[in-house]
Amino acid sequence: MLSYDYKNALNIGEISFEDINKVDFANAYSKLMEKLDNGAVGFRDVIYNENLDKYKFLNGYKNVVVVGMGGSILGTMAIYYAISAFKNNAYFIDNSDPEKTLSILKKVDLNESIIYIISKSGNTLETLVNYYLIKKRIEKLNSFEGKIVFITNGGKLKREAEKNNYEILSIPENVPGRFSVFTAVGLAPLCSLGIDISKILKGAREMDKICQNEDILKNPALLNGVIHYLYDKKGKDISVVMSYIESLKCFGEWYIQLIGESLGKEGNGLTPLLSIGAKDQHSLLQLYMDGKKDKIITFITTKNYRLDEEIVFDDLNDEEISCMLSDIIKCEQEATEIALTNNGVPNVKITLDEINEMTMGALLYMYEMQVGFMGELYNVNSYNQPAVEEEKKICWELIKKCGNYGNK
Ligand SMILES: O=P(O)(O)OC[C@H]1O[C@](O)(CO)[C@@H](O)[C@@H]1O
Repeated sequence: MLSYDYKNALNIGEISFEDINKVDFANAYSKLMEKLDNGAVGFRDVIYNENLDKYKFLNGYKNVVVVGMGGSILGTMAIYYAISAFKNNAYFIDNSDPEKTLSILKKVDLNESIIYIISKSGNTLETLVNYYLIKKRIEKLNSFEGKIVFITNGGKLKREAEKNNYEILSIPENVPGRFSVFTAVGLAPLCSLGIDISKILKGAREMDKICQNEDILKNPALLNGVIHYLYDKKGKDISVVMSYIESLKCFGEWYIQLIGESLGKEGNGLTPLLSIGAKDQHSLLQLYMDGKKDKIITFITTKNYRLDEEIVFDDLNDEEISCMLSDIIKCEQEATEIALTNNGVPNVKITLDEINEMTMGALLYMYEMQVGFMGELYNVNSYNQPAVEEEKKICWELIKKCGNYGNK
């Protein structure tokens, strides 16, 4: 499914197995297991308990429009763009940028669409506004042949859904937004997009078995968590995900929210950064090689690209070379790995056997477990995000001042 290689995190000589064994990871392990076992946190239960039949009625629409922010959309985008090969017309409305939202609404026929309005709280400003933009367009239609599904647990959006008798799917309360891809939040739109959701959950379950292992050397989530924690303590607090699979770009955005919002608490937290290989060898690599030594790199690569072709070309000495195109990017990843290691930049590598539903399910679940473990290591609550509320309060006040308010 996927392999985890941590040798270069130790080879550069900054941390050792002794350092790893000095970390009380057994305590972090048991604390997380306790939370998962007693249901305080539910992201493990959902991969075993989701009844997938409830999503079957969501198929058959030409277009799939997904409206949501953060954890209510990033996991879906991560899996869709990794798997999809653009089988379906997918439209993701995940911002309040008028140019993006209106250009999508200009080109999508809502009558041929299933539209997901996704918000756990039901009160997220951008999702609310984007829903009203869609509502305005539907009200102008003679008849609406499409379908609207709300995935929400409350707030203004649930009231709207109830008032209009729209379909409502709920999210287990003990599953925080950024851990909710394996609930209706991800599974419903992915099902409509023709993605095999049963295989995603199968991959996650297989990874769960591996992440239950108390032997840290056999548990990639625990080991990767401890390695990043140790390097953070040594001032390497920027965690770069460098994916040599371009279709995992949205996975990188999902990773950034998961790490940033879960661990960025009480003055702690890694700064997550996304890089794409080989492109960033021609931009950020100079910084990684010779800039501040404050980073740890996670390479993501695959044994098998889904498209490939033989290439015959001349090298710089006019000598002919023939190889597969995938050999080029694999050599580039390996060369970057060797160069960074030679220059004392710690790195680890995750290799997907294939890029498919199972490996993506396993990859996202591994990181959910890793962040669960890391929250225990930092002794912070990985499952809330209180610091984001201040901006929301200020923003609503500003909106009331800039618009005509309360004229209903
Ligand atoms: O699903 P909701 O409640 O709309 O929240 C969307 C996102 O906004 C946040 O609450 C941050 O503002 C994230 O934690 C969450 O994933």
